[in-house]
Amino acid sequence: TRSTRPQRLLRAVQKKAIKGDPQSVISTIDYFCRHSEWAMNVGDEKGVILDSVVCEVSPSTALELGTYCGYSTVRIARLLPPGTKLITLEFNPDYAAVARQIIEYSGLQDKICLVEGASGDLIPKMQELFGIKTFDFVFLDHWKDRYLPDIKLLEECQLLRKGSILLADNVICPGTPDYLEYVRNSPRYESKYFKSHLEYTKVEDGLEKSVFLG
Ligand SMILES: O=C(NCCCCc1cc2cnccc2s1)c1cc(-c2ccc(F)cc2)cc(O)c1O
Ligand SMILES: [Mg+2]
Repeated sequence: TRSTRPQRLLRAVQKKAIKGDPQSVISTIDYFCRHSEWAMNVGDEKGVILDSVVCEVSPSTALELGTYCGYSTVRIARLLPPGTKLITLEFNPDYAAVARQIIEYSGLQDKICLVEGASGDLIPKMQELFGIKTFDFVFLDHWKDRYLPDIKLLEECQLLRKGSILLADNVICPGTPDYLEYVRNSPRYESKYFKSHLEYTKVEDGLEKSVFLG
């Protein structure tokens, strides 16, 4: 049967990127998605905003919801100080299998823990599975209708602390209206919108950065 898009993206990385060099893995994926096949990575334009927030927070504990092929996983992990852990959740086993290989190719596997499953099932198990008390940083990039229920779940499970930073992709396209309304109007969050474009296109999209106030 025909290969899948993630498999073709992995093949491009294995062929063109330098093993152990996260930046070359990132650049190879961006080139492939611009010139061969579009794919739903956060991309280079929004990726620069993601980088700046990760550097500013310099998290000890980080959670990514939605791994896909591991592009943003590698982007985040390459900026984390030694000894920190990025936990990334992926629902689709085929995507997870490709992401594991891309993460390994980048050489960042020791900083990353990829878990397969649904966020609604896994978030309540974070303490028991990983001994995590709270997350300093959460990157939301999974089902757009799960952003709001999942931050409420993070609050209920006491996985956020005063100052925890949430960064959400695609708040305009495909859009997460209920999430935006909540974080922009809740007294428990201080929110800021970073205008950008849908990965590899001229369509408007952006990232919403929200600080949990406790
Ligand atoms: O759907 C998107 N991402 C989510 C797919 C991941 C599903 C998961 C659910 C789940 C549940 N629990 C744990 C882990 C996970 S992973 C997505 C889509 C577009 C897009 C697509 C077409 C288009 F025309 C315009 C934009 C752009 C983007 O940047 C995206 O991120
Ligand atoms: Mg996205």
